[in-house]
This record gives sequence, C-alpha cells and structure tokens, in this order.
Amino acid sequence: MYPSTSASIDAAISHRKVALQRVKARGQMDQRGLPAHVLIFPFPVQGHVNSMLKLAELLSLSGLHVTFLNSDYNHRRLLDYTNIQARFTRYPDFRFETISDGLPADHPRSGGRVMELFDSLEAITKPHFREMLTSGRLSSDTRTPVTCVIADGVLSFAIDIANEIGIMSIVFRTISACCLWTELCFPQLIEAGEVPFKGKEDMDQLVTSVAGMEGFLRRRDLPGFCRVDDVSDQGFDVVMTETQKTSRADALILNTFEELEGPILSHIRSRCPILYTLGPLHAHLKTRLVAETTSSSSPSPTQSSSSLWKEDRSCMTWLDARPSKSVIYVSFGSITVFTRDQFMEFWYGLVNSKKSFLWVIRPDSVAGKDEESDIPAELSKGTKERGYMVDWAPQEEVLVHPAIGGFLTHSGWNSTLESIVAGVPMICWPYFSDQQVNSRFVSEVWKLGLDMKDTCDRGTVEKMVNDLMEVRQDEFNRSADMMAKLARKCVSEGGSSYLNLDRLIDDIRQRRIAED
Ligand SMILES: O=c1ccn([C@@H]2O[C@H](COP(=O)(O)OP(=O)(O)O[C@H]3O[C@H](CO)[C@@H](O)[C@H](O)[C@H]3O)[C@@H](O)[C@H]2O)c(=O)[nH]1
Ligand SMILES: C[C@H]1CC[C@@H]2C(C(=O)O)=CO[C@@H](O)[C@@H]21
Repeated sequence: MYPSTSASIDAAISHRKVALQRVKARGQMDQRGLPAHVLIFPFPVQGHVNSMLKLAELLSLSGLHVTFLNSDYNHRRLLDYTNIQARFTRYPDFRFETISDGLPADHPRSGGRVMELFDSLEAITKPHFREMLTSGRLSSDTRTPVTCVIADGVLSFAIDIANEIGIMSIVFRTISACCLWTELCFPQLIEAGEVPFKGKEDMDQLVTSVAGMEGFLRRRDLPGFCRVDDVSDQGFDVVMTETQKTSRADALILNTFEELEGPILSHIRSRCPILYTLGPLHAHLKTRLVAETTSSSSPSPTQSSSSLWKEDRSCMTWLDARPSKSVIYVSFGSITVFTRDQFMEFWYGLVNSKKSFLWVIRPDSVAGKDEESDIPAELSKGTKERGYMVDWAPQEEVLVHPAIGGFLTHSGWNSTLESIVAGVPMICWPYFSDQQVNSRFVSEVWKLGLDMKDTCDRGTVEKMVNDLMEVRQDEFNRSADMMAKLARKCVSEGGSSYLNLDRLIDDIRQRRIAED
C-alpha cells in the first residue's frame, strides 16, 4: 500500500506524471476570464494556521481569489484576539469560510488530546467539506468555483475530494523537510525493524533507514510518534498514512528554503517531484508587503498577527529596558503541556542561570496549575528581579527585539524559522511530533544551538542557558547570523523562495502544474 520499494515508488511517480497530464489538459477552464480561485485548508492548530494564512495573504497579494477555511473554533478566537478582519479588507477577493472541527467547545485541543482532532475531522468535517466544495456555494457571479485546493498535508481527505472532482490539488505540509523526509521513510524504518523502539534501552543508537541522515539521526531524534510499542498506535498510524498520501496531490508546498534543507529536499523530490519551497513564509510575506507598499499608494501593512490567544504586548516595553542580547525568550508553542515537576525544573533553571528571561506560559500549559501550592521565595525574588511572564506574546516581534539573545523553544517549525530569520540561537526542548527531528538539525546540522531533549532538570537548564548566552555566545551568534542572511536572501527578489512563489502563482493562474 505504501511506496516502500523502488518499484512502488516508480509506480507512485508514474501515477504523478499521469496526474500532471490531466492537470495540464485542464488549461483554459474558465469561460468568463475570472482569476483562478484557491481554497486553503489548514489543520486546525496554531502552527498550521499561521503559515497557511501567510500563504493565503501572499496569494491574495498576487491578485488570485482566495478562500481560507478555518475551523469555527479557531476563527472565533482569531476574531477575538487579532485584527484579522481589518488586515484582510485590503484584499477584496479574499474570503474566510468556517467549518466545524467536530470537537465540543470545551475540548482542550492540546497535549496528547490534540490527536483526537483526526477522528473528529474525519467523521464530522469531511462530509461538510465535500458538500462545501460540490454545492457551488463558494462561487458567485464574480468568483469562479474553486480551481485549486491547497490542503494541509495531514488532511488527505481534502486532497482526495479535490481529485475526485477534478480540481488541482496541492499539499502544504507545515513541518520541516527533514521531518517530512523522516516520516516518508517510516515504511523503511519498520521494514528494517528500527521502529517502533519503545522499551529498547539505547536511545542514542544511530538509525540507518533514513537516507541522508545515517551519521547523526538517533532513535531519540525520530518524530515523537515513533515512541510507541506498536506501529498500530493511532498517532503513528495516522501520521504515516497521511504522509504516504502526499504523492496523491499534484504538487507539494513546504515552508522552508533550499539553502537550509537542500540535500533533504532532493530526497523528497524523488517521491514528490513537484515541490515549491516558499519559506520562511513570515519573512517572505514581509518582503512582498514592503515591496507592494513602496510601489503603490497602498497604506502600510498593519501588524499581521494570527494569534489564537490574546497577545500581551507589555513584554515589548519590558524588553525595551533590557541591554542588547541579554534576555532569553522562553516559549513552547501552542500544544505543549508540562507536568508540574517539569514546569518547576524550568523555573528553577531559569532563575538560577541569573539571566533575564521572558517566558510565555499559556494558561492551559501546566497540568494541575490551579492546585494550591506556595511559590518558593527564591523563585518569586529571582523572577521579580529578572523575569517577565505572559500568557502569549507577539513572538515574531519579540524574536527580532535587540534585547533577545537566545530562545528556549519546543522546536515547532514556525518557531524554528522565526528564530533563524531573527538570527537568534536556540536551546531546544522538543515535546512531540516533528520537534524531535528539528532539534537534532538545529544542534548537529545547522549548529544553531543546543539540544536538551529528554532531560528536564534545573541544573541542565541553568548550564545550557549560560552556555548559549555566555560561554559559547560568539560561536552561536556567528552561525545564526550567517543562516539569517541566507534566509532573508531567499525571500528577496530573485531568491529561491521568491522565484518559487512566482512559479506557483503562475501555475495556479494557468491552471496547470509545470515541472522546473
Ligand atoms: O506566545 C507566543 C507563542 C507562539 N506564537 C506563535 O505561534 C506559532 C507557533 O508555531 P510552532 O512554533 O510551529 O508551534 P506549534 O503551535 O506547537 O505548532 C504545531 O505545528 C507546527 C507546524 O506544523 C509543528 O512544527 C509543531 O511541532 C506543532 O506543535 C509561531 O508562529 C509563534 O510565533 C506567538 O505568536 N506567541
Ligand atoms: C497534531 C499533530 C499531528 C500531525 C501534525 C503535524 C504534522 O506532521 O503536520 C505536526 O505537529 C502537529 O502540529 C500535528
């Protein structure tokens, strides 16, 4: 079923070539001369909505008609906590649509329970999506029916439905190429007996079945979903199945750049030949917005937050009063949930490091937080003197603030890219999913920081903060500066991601997908 042998990989590629011909033959579809209409559908969590909304804005800037399909739950929060409506009024051909994610409003949608979204999306959302696409209600006199679906790489049902009705289908996988490639190799890992490995003692054992990573990828660096007893585990199974379906789409989009992940991208292209690397999307959007504002009389772009929590901007004023590169920013994204012990170890480690810290503590991120317990005096004192805590921060702005000298992160892919663009070295504490792979690349391949996966004690936190911010500061700053320059170059005119976006827009406009 999965393309695990070279014969089945060839079959998958030849299926793709047939698909290509099919798409090319659909050339002049619209009779009324209306622009192509793209429907963008993210998996309903913060890290996915952020990058797919950036892409939606980039496509809107180019004049395409765009519909962004949000879950009801997330859309309500965007309306409550951001200026999203105002931000998109400048694009008259942009629309939001909403759909149920199938979960009750009081479901946490975080920690281990985030995986419950897969069942509810399949059972509740999928039939609504099919109806939405086939009923014609997304079109009007001035808007063609949808001509291209760009669906999240873990929503393969949307790709299948687009293919059934003969619409161009593109997968946007919002994780890194290094993790996607590892997940594409799950069948090889299983065949070689390298996965699952839960219960096996040596987590430092090198893994050999992920081509291109033989020398440095250990068991502990495999995606978090591999830490199971059995491959029939729901999380592992769903991610493997969704990933293997990537090649059913006409093309693949990744939020990365050639200069960062070139060798891994070559491996992915052997399975998914039509691949547009457009990232880092947040920086790409900024470049294009600035160019558009200077070449036209458009008003300057407003802040482009897509936060599902209310941003506490008071931390920017707190940062303004801190010396250059003196603060470590601490945030673990939108899904991580700590035990109370883990939380206390981080807190002690940060205070004991004697460095200033800005820490995002999502209200739902510490299990049992509301239980009564006294805060030790040394923690209150150290935090008052050097710390600042917020529920949610304007992270992109925080990372480029001159006071920030390091980022203690869960290694979510957006956070990693935002840190790279800002030239900020990282300490990685991966929680689940792609984060285990990303953190290995940050430390071992790109040399942009330290990996503290699978440890959580105050001594390690203190030591790593001091290593990053003091002992090895120059070394990490040099490599972070170099990578930041490459990241900014690739989204500037003529850069790799810039050219790829132009190619994607042209292909969507012409209603065909063309290989390089
Ligand atoms: O206080 C905060 C904290 C985060 N963010 C933003 O929220 C996003 C978080 O995204 P990410 O770093 O990717 O983490 P998650 O939200 O946890 O993302 C999920 O989705 C990502 C993309 O698929 C995966 O890489 C992650 O592992 C997965 O947990 C980033 O853009 C941050 O700038 C804020 O604006 N303010
Ligand atoms: C809830 C997680 C399942 C898979 C998703 C993902 C991906 O591989 O695309 C990354 O991390 C999480 O956001 C999602």
